[in-house]
Amino acid sequence: MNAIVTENLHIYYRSSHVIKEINLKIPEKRVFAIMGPSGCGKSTFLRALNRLLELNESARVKGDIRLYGKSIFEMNPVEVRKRIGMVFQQVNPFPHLSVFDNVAIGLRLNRVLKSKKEIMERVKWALKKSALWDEVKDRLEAPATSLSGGQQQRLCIARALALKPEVILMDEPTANLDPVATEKIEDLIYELKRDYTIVIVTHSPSQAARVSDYVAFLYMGELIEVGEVEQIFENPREKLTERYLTGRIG
Ligand SMILES: Nc1ncnc2c1ncn2[C@@H]1O[C@H](COP(=O)(O)OP(=O)(O)OP(=O)(O)O)[C@@H](O)[C@H]1O
Repeated sequence: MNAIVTENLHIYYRSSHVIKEINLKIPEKRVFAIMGPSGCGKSTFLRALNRLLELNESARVKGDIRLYGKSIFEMNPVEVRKRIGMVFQQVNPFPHLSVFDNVAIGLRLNRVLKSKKEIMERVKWALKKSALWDEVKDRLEAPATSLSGGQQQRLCIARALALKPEVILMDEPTANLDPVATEKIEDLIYELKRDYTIVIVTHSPSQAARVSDYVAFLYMGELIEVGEVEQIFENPREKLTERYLTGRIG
């Protein structure tokens, strides 16, 4: 079953046409990578999927995006973002909040859970799910900024998971992390796909090859090729894909 389907999707920043006629089917409970050179529109595409893009006044979306068959433009945007969570390239926990409160804040603001006990349990669950619990269980009241960069990114993943989304969008989640922290996040992505649909943006073909089941290759706003990871890497149909994978463009 497809979690997300885009239909004839076009995106403009004022008169600049940055996403052109993209039709994609994103299957549920798989890792789907959006790969392509800098400026090809990966982040713009990703942000459209949970209606975060519309917070940017110059952006305009044409076409449709369906979440389990229903247009996200017919849903409340807050509901869309609850069902489709996001993790960013800039590791961005709330610096003035504790580890615990960083995970609990979405639950409190959205009034998802009311009792302290329920919130406690959900925070613990999300920290376990993001492979962080053992490292932070004795310092839940410490500021988030006292964690390492990799731990802070897993905290951001826990914050997204706490709302029990169905889809998690990740925009270059390891771009600012060292190789050890990157490997932990990649292992975590592998674990999470049992329960979640993950759409990850990366400009690194090797990361796409390591973590994903499906890859879409974008170039200058166009979808050049999409397929299973083995097919794309071992037997690309398009010359442009092959040139990108062999480092001759991008
Ligand atoms: N707020 C904006 N206003 C106008 N143009 C924008 C805006 N944000 C991005 N763009 C332009 O849209 C195009 C796509 O940008 P986008 O950030 O989506 O690409 P990307 O593939 O994610 O790049 P990178 O890998 O460098 O992050 C680029 O030409 C960029 O300059």
